[in-house]
Amino acid sequence: MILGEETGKRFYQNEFSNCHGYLRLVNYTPPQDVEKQEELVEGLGMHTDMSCITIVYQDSVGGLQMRSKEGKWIDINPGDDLLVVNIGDLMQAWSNGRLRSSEHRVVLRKLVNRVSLGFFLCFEDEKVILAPQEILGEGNCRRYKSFKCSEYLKFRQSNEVGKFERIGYTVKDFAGLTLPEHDDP
Ligand SMILES: O=C(O)CCC(=O)C(=O)O
Ligand SMILES: [Fe+2]
Repeated sequence: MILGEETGKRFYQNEFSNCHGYLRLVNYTPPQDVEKQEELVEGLGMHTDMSCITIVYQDSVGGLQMRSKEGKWIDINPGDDLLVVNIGDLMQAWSNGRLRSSEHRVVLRKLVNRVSLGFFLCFEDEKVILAPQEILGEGNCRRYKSFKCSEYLKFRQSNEVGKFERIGYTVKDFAGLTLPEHDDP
């Protein structure tokens, strides 16, 4: 793992022991007339998850796509024994951007119902997120200011109404610090 093998053990007690998780079961009804649609039908528009990590099971219909760093959509094919593990926004900020919150979406290509089950592991609402010095590494700039978890959730909820398909409401928009130009990857 990018952060090092021992990281989990070292930080679990102080940072992650009060995390909570929730499950979301989503039933996507089929698009009306998928053949006639010129545009791709999005069951769930591009977004990042507001979690530390998310574990997703999708049924055999498929449709989950991840966006690569270059902006290319990649199909994540389903499989009976496959779970998808996503990094979420809270982990991106906590890791000072060393772990990237994945941009993903769900496209509907078939005229059948689709079901997915997601498990979202999140920091407690009151937690103030700030990358520990050890994660930051010596000489590296801090890329995120500290913020209370619940404040970010509120920011996302108020900005997402009617604009779910738009990116621009990420943790970087909320808490990202402007770095000297040569430092911004
Ligand atoms: O339905 C899926 O496969 C993914 C769902 C998802 O991304 C979400 O609920 O945040
Ligand atoms: Fe998601």
